[in-house]
Amino acid sequence: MNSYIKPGDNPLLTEERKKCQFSTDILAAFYHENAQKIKRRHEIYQYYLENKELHDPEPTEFMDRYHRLENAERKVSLLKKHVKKAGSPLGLHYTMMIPTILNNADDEQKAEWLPKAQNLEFIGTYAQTELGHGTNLRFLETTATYDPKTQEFILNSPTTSAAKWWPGNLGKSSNRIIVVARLISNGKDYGPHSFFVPIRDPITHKSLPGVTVGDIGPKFGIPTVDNGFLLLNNVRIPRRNMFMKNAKLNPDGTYISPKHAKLAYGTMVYVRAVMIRTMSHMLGLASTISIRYSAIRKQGEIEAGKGEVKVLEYQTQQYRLLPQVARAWAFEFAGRYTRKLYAQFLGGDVDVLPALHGVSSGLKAVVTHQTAQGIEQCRMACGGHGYSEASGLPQLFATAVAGCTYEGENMVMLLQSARQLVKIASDVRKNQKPTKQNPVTDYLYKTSAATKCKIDQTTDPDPSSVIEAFEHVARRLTFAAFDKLEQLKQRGISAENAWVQCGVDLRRAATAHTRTFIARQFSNGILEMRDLPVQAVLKDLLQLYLFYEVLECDGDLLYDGYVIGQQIEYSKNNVYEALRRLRPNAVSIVDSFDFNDRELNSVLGRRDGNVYENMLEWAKSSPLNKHDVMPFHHKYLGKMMEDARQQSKL
Ligand SMILES: CCCCCCCCCCCC(=O)SCCNC(=O)CCNC(=O)[C@H](O)C(C)(C)COP(=O)(O)OP(=O)(O)OC[C@H]1O[C@@H](n2cnc3c(N)ncnc32)[C@H](O)[C@@H]1OP(=O)(O)O
Ligand SMILES: Cc1cc2nc3c(=O)[nH]c(=O)nc-3n(C[C@H](O)[C@H](O)[C@H](O)COP(=O)(O)OP(=O)(O)OC[C@H]3O[C@@H](n4cnc5c(N)ncnc54)[C@H](O)[C@@H]3O)c2cc1C
Repeated sequence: MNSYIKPGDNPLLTEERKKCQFSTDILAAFYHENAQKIKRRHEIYQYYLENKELHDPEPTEFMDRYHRLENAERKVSLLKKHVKKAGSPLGLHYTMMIPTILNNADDEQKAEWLPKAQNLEFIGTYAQTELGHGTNLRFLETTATYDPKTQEFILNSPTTSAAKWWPGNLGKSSNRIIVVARLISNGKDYGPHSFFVPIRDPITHKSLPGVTVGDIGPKFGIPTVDNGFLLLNNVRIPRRNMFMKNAKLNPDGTYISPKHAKLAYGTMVYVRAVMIRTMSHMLGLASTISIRYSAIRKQGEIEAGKGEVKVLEYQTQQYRLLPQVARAWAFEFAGRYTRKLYAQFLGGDVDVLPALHGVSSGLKAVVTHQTAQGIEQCRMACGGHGYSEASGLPQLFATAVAGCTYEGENMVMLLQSARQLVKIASDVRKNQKPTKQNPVTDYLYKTSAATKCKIDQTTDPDPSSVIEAFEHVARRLTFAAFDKLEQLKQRGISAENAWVQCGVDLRRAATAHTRTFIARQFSNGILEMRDLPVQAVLKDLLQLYLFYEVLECDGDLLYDGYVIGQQIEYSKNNVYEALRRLRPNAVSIVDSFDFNDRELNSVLGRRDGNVYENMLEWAKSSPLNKHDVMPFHHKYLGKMMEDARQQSKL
């Protein structure tokens, strides 16, 4: 029932696929939400295969940044002709420019800007972070001073540290951007607001008067994105270029406050809510690459004389890789929840914003961190070839790990999530009931139902016993942090300083709370699956996820005796049992992520498993190998060795 088998595939991979005990098509449709999306994915891939102009002229790993950016822009300009969604030089256009217009533009502005943005008549980005400030938005320095005489804003970067710094596609691609600047009107500073600012001529693409813009240089990864810098010197824009759906400014300069103080932060909440799926996909890509490769890589005999085995036979290899598959599924289910909540907010339910901010902050931090860790684990589990750019894993890691920083640095986001927990703890301590139902936090109002955990020795462990254990830990850590805050304040320490002195405890509580949320979403998410063989695979993945997480937080569980050592032993056995049950289907489970060879961009993870011959082809295509002897060899090493030989004759 594995539809990924094709003639000419590596027989070691085919034998894996022949063991498949479920429908990969059904599991793939469940992961991507429906069969129609799978069909569309295959159409796009087929179209890509048929249109050679969409292919890279050579492996991009061998290109310098200049040619990588040029190649990316070339493909994007072609993609516009072919498919709606485009690639990296438009990344920020789709993930932030358009959502900001949807989120912050009033109807008239939407009518003017949205069609042009969707039709790619301009390219935009979201320029908020400055050289001197990224987290602390209240201290952003760029100013937008209103001139009622001309009904214009004058934008300025008052200092060097006010330079916008990092926005993706700002350096060379974008020409109409969102600038987040302090709104100053009639001498009053209203703090950061969003403005629609042309920075390059629409025809010549030259930077406009008063605009200094460029690329910030090479980064840890993501070489095809021109993250840029921007300095503004008395750049004038019409009053109506301030996004006015939420806050407004009248022609005479009077300010009208938004319904909710944080509506201006909506785009960031949007990206945090939707990037969870992107992270799930990245972890799915890495586990596809590493599990396919582990199924064809033979190394070492288990029993002497019986021949080398696939490294996937080692329990340690399964323990390194299969939990990443389980987490990719867990993050997909968690991301569905935050996307649904965001849709509710975008539909006009502003009241949902605090809950959405609370859950998306913690989720973004935990998911990006575990995704990056997981990709690195997959890379390391592929030995030397995992370290080669041919594997696709180094670039995948470098791209994913940026998610720990952008859209709100992870530590800061966990502390934002902790704000919500502390407020609830305060309510509980005052015996106040929740003002409105929130399935994510309601458990905090309950005392731990059982004083003892229900994890026991069984072949069919009950997920609720683990979720209750996670709730117990999150509650304990939340109230411990809250009580410590209160004690510090009672000793006369300010609330702000108490908060800083409890930072690590607060971060731990937020992490435990987020773990509980993800586990619950995963457990609920698989209930929709009606096909029994697929349901069995999902139950094994859930079991692996839950008990792997138990082992990750065993100290917190044992801390107050809620769990005893024997139950940790049961949990280990549940992990090993899940690995054993998942092993025969491992390749088919990652096949069901349905990532094609273009998305995988990996010699190790190719669908056909023909790694070695393609590894050699890949290496031979390196520009270095156009020369048998490098042109500079005799100038340096050759001369050095010749001199040494002459020297030794003396
Ligand atoms: C497809 C993708 C692929 C992925 C592709 C993506 C490509 C890359 C995109 C990267 C783009 C970027 O990085 S764009 C730049 C991203 N930058 C950031 O995310 C900046 C992070 N910093 C912030 O968001 C803010 O400074 C905070 C939240 C840390 C602090 O804000 P603040 O205004 O000082 O608020 P603070 O005092 O902490 O809290 C006051 C009250 O406001 C609430 N509050 C704070 N923020 C929010 C919020 N957003 N929504 C609701 N409520 C909020 C708090 O809960 C609190 O409520 P109460 O407790 O009082 O009730
Ligand atoms: C690849 C990439 C793409 C990006 N794209 C964009 C973009 O398109 N648009 C845009 O506007 N920005 C973008 N950014 C910028 C990004 O949003 C910021 O880097 C991020 O918000 C963190 O801000 P910062 O870098 O100034 O770090 P800082 O805010 O200086 O934080 C540095 C460190 O200090 C600590 N810290 C800071 N504040 C606190 C606190 N309150 N409590 C505890 N610890 C704290 C944290 O450990 C943090 O890591 C991008 C960044 C990257 C790496």
